[in-house]
Amino acid sequence: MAEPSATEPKRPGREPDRAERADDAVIATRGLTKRYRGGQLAVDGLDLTVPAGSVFGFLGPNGSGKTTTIRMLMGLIEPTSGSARVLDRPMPRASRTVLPRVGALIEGPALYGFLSGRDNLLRYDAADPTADPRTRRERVAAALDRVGLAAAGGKKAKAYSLGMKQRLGLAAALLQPRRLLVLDEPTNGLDPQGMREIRTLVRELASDGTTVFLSSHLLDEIEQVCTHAAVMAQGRLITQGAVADLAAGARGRLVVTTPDAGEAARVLKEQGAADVVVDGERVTSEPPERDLAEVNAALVAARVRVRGFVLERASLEDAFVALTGEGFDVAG
Ligand SMILES: Nc1ncnc2c1ncn2[C@@H]1O[C@H](COP(=O)(O)OP(=O)(O)OP(=O)(O)O)[C@@H](O)[C@H]1O
Repeated sequence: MAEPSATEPKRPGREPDRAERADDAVIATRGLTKRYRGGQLAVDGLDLTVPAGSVFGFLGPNGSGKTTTIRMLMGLIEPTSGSARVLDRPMPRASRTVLPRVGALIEGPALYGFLSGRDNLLRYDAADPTADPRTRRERVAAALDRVGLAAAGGKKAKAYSLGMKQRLGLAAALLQPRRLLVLDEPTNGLDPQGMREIRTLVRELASDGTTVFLSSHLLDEIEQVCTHAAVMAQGRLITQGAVADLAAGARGRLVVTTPDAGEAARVLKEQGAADVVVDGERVTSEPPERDLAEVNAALVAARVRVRGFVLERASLEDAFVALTGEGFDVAG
């Protein structure tokens, strides 16, 4: 990955090759900090690295600094200190060259309700000075098709559901081929069906090689769609990396299923298991340090009828709790 450097020579001809290399970062920040005028420290010394080709989840409770970070990345506000590079160019300085290659959906799409979905996109495309008017209709049709709105393209946008509006916003971001998509809370306010649709779409886009950076306050959403994640709390980065590695850093739970739950709980405690919780026929605990085969043998020796004995994989939530000592409080 290239180090941020104000003196790096401009190499416009070489740049696409460099950034397309899988080991290159598409977004890299160093000490990125934003203090608002009122004194609120919204983002505090952020070092973020988003690998090319990843679906990168930017996770944090409300108010943790996600939107402020995204606004700095997109050159909408100036950082107080630190630096941000997007597609290997400094932001906000290189906004004019970077932003045409980035599709963004920030704070909900701006739509004209009285226009059809198709006409909204035609208007949006017409506002892009780099967009060729001769191929406008085809581009709009392809984008509508991409987000599953081909049939509803003639309907007025005000008649769209929230999920359809989000998809139309995504279609607008997809009118041009993009190297990077930045989506701020793309499923916020959607019902479960709408959420599923957006997640499926994000997966499809990522499978075409587009790097997707999406913010969310939903842990399970990040686990379902993201390959990588960064976790924010109170303006600071708590951790970042591949989702599988983040979760692997935390220990999972031992789950014993048995009709003899009380006896199983007693044996597990005796075997050194901490935080033993009985819920019907399900007994869970932190796994004891010893060999789990011995724990299982001890249960059987105590005549506990074991139906299931599994070590459940740690979730991102377990990792968050392990790192912060707190639950993941979305109301924060
Ligand atoms: N324009 C502003 N002026 C002053 N403070 C602000 C401004 N925008 C955000 N903040 C504050 O900065 C902190 C981070 O807010 P930010 O919106 O970046 O968080 P977030 O993680 O995106 O949360 P949400 O999901 O609620 O938008 C919050 O304490 C917020 O109140």
